[in-house]
Amino acid sequence: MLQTGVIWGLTGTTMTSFMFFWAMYKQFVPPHLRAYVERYFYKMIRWISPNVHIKFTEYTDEGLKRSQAYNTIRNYLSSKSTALAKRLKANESKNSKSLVLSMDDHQEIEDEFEGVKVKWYSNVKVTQTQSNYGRSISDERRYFTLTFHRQHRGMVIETYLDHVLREGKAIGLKNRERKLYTNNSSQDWYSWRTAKWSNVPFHHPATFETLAMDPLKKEGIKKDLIKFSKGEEYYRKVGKPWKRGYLLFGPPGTGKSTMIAAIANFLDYDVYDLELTTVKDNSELKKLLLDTSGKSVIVIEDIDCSLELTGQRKKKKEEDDEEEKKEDEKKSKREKDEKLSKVTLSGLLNSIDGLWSACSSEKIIVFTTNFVDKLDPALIRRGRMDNHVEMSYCKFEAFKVLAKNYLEIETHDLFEEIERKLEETDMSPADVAETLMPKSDEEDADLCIKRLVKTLEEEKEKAKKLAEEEEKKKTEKEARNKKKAEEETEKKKTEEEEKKKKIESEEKKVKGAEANGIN
Ligand SMILES: Nc1ncnc2c1ncn2[C@@H]1O[C@H](COP(=O)(O)OP(=O)(O)OP(=O)(O)O)[C@@H](O)[C@H]1O
Ligand SMILES: [Mg+2]
Repeated sequence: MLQTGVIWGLTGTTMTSFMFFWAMYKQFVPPHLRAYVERYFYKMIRWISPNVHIKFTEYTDEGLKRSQAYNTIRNYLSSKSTALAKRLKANESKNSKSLVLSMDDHQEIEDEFEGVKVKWYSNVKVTQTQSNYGRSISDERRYFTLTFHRQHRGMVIETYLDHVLREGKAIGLKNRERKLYTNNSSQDWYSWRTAKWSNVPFHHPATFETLAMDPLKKEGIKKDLIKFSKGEEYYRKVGKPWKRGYLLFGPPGTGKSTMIAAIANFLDYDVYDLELTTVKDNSELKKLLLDTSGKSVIVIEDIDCSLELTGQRKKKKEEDDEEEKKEDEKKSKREKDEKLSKVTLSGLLNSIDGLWSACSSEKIIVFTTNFVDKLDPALIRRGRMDNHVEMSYCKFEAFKVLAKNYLEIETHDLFEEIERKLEETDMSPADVAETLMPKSDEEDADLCIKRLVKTLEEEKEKAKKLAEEEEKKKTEKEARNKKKAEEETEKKKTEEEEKKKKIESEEKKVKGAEANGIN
């Protein structure tokens, strides 16, 4: 295909003649000769045309990574195209309150800088390939072409492009709406207009102020994040990719997911929620991670369920415990049914801190789990997961944050009692928050606090009963095991005795036969 930018500059009659020759060319020149013809055509154009063309593609590095320059130029051009382009694309803007118009495909606009005129073209090249399954796959590659007179080459390259990138970056930051991304199944990657990630605007209201946890721990995390976000120079100096790993662990409902939202809001980052079970293999994982932008939090929730990372430990447990063995069998059958991905532990480790991880920067990687002991130590060692944060059951300091958020109170007569009860009970912040939340307009803070005291008592009672039941089960199991061991010892003893008797009777027979022989 001839590029739009190349044809620019041809006027009226030349254009008509060109169209005529183009139609003849398509009809009579066989496809295998077109590559040669086009090569010489371009050479000729370059020779006679006074224009210089620069191409900016959407993807760089063999099509693996999105080009920052392309996005920045698109931002810059969107500010010009509203007034100048004939066909525009409309996208919803920040908070969906208005529309942002940008240049549609195959459009051109003119720009002027320090008295020099340049033209921009938006192009798209669609290629059709055959997949391994015989399906026809369309691949769209977009690019911009900048065209200007060769006498301005120096100025455009040295000054104008700098100006475009600077302005485009500023526009991008101003218009930036934070997004929550989720990965698409790789089967859809190559179909028409489907990207590796889908996104929706990210509007989670959680902040560190509303997060209930130990204030000292919270301050520590905030300081760590600030140091990281300002650390570009430092990371370069020490030779480390500019990224930081967080492992959030703790029982359900203790605020792990809420903490991720708070981190993203605190740093003003996007969130990439990576669903590992839909990633086919390690190479796809790499491609997905390369397609993420900087200033983002990459999240893998419930890492213990996403991958078979617990093999070794599981084997040991299986020997110990029959019931868990059955449970594991059920789980592995379910996983087989779900056609688990072939992402391996080493693939994941490579993607986090192998050579590939340095290809993009300013990223926070967060793993969450309910069972930290099940994870392979290699996965969570410092350097990979630099910061291990335990999200624990609700204690008094965390409760005070919830009381302030949910009921707008900072003191109450029952606070001391609640403090004592929280120490004796394991109740998650999610449960405390739910109990504190007024359920109707008639419910006031006093009523909600009293309800919490009552719930804490009930929880304590429940926990006591549960502990007793557990103890009973444990004793029964021990008794069963003891009985089984005794039965086995008894069985062994009987077998040995029978064996002994048999040998003795054999010996007796032999002796009898010998005696008969002598006689
Ligand atoms: N520490 C907390 N501070 C404030 N709110 C919390 C906290 N923990 C839980 N919540 C409340 O409980 C709800 C559930 O919490 P969240 O989803 O963050 O828990 P989680 O630890 O991710 O649980 P899971 O392990 O089941 O994924 C949240 O929407 C939030 O309202
Ligand atoms: Mg969660």
